[in-house]
Amino acid sequence: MPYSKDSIAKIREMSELRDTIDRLDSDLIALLKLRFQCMNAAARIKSEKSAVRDEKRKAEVLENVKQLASAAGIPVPTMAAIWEMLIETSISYELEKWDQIRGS
Ligand SMILES: C=C(O[C@@H]1C=C(C(=O)O)C=C[C@H]1O)C(=O)O
Repeated sequence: MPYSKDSIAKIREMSELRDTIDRLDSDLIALLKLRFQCMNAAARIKSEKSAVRDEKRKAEVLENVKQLASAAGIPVPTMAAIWEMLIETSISYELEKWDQIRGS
């Protein structure tokens, strides 16, 4: 069964709630997999290795996430900390891919 804000509000049993949480986690991982595929593409597109880390873009992504978290009513500092880790992990992953693609 698909989930939504309304369907979650109607749940009365922890077992059903946990099934929903597990499904959400599975969907979040699938989305994160796609985000990492974007890092593969970025590594392919960027001709200079020095372009992999882009601090200006990192600041922009963090600002977007803080605004989205605020609008969603979820904890902004925690989301910012999660994204800080996600972006740093993405940069490391992209650097690895950059080397792999060029056999260096
Ligand atoms: C994907 C990029 O490469 C890096 C990864 C980023 C991210 O995870 O959002 C942001 C900035 C870059 O340092 C990009 O430049 O957009």
